[in-house]
Amino acid sequence: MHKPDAATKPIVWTIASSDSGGGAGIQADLHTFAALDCHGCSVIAAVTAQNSTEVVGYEAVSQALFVTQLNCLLHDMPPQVIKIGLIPDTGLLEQLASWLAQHKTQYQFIVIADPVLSSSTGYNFVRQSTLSTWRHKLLPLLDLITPNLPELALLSQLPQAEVELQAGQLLQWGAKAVLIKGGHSNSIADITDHFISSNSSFQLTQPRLSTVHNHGTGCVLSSAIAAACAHDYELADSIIIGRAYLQQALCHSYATGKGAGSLQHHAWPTEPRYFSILKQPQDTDYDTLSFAAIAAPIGFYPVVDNVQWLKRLLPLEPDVIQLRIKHGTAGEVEQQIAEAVELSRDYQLRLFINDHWQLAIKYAAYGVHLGQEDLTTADLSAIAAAGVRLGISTHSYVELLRARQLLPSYIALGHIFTTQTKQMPSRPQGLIRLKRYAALCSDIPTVAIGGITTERLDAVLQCGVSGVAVVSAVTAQAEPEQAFSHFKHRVEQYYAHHA
Ligand SMILES: Cc1ncc(COP(=O)(O)OP(=O)(O)O)c(N)n1
Ligand SMILES: Cc1ncsc1CCOP(=O)(O)O
Repeated sequence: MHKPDAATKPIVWTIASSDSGGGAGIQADLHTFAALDCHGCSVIAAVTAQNSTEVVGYEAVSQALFVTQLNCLLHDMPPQVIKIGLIPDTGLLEQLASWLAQHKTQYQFIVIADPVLSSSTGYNFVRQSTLSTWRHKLLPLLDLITPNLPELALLSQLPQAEVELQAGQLLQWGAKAVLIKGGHSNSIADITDHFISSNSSFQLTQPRLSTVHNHGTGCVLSSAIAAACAHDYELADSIIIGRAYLQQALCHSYATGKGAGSLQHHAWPTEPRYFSILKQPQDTDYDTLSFAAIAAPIGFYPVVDNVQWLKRLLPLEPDVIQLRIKHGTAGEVEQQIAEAVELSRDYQLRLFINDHWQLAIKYAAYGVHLGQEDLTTADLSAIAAAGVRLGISTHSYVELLRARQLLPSYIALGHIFTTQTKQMPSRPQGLIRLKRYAALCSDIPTVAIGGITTERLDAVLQCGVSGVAVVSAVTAQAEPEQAFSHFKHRVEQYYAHHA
């Protein structure tokens, strides 16, 4: 994929049609790209004449002009992501399919399509031939398609079937993933969107907002997903971001004419209320869990790998430490944990035990820290019932939503920078994402971890986290005690001035 350098913005194209009313189509797409810090390019398939109550008519551009738009952009402003919207002409759709087939592999752009088959005011844009082109020529080129329920039934030719079966049909015809928008369901209180690909699935549920000003919701959702993909978020994260962007825009939507008004475009969504409830197949359904809260802000949080390190740091009066033992027999591990917990009581240290949640409960440690993989195996109810605090690792929006829903005592956000301490399967998150994640956790304590050094400390603290965890910045230093005291002092000073 073409990567922009720091001074540019990711380029996203919309290949769709103009909405003279400004609330949907190309106009909505470009607003969304701009709000999410992308540069939007537009390839116009048709010009529609519509207002807030009706589509009066439309005219497609010529095939020659359509392809000229595509080619002239490609050589100078190649896209990271292409969003496809209303293409109300079979000939143009055929041209688009063969153009994508010709260039997708070389340019490696992501293709996301919102199959607009009719307008929300009831105007039908498609013929049977258009549907057939969608099914057999477009679908194999799509990384994601975002149909609503009627569109899914029409495209799949399975009007009476379960949505999983309908989506399965689109996957069989070649789409890599399907996001089924649940807005047309009968559910009054909530809307649930279903994501289905060949190897994963999840559901996102959010409150149904009572506004009638919802013109262009499909366009905005698919464009916001495209914009997030262009910023290199994984597809599942991009869908979460896109859905939150839409919820935020709907919350502030406004009247335009006599019919459905338009969405208000804001910036990157960060408020928890705009984000969905995430449900994944592997999630255990807990009755509401209640983990003990952390008594005071976490602040400086060293992570050590044996009880000897703990003993070495205790005279420096640490407030919080994590014991993260990765080697030794079960007996040795238990012995270290038992000793560490006892010491933590003597020194009034808030000691978190990494991974070994049974031992943390057995010895009544202050807390336990678990990774995402541990969440499916650990007995979270037992941890909560024992009054042991729970910290959870996260590395993405998917993991963050999953962790947030468990209402843990804190959430760790990592890894922020490249780390030599642990082989990470994901990429470093960086400061921009850290700030977004921290904002989304405004109601839960957060800890940043991964590659944090004294040079990077201020920038990390300014992202709004309530704690900073380090391994090598203390234990790999020539003078660990000095490094510890320096960090502790700087972190305390920062929070004293930014309470
Ligand atoms: C504060 C903090 N954040 C993240 C981690 C990583 O925990 P986990 O994902 O369980 O991975 P391992 O530590 O087991 O390698 C942590 N330990 N502490
Ligand atoms: C355990 C862990 N989890 C995410 S990053 C990390 C290691 C952090 O170590 P360092 O502070 O030396 O980069």
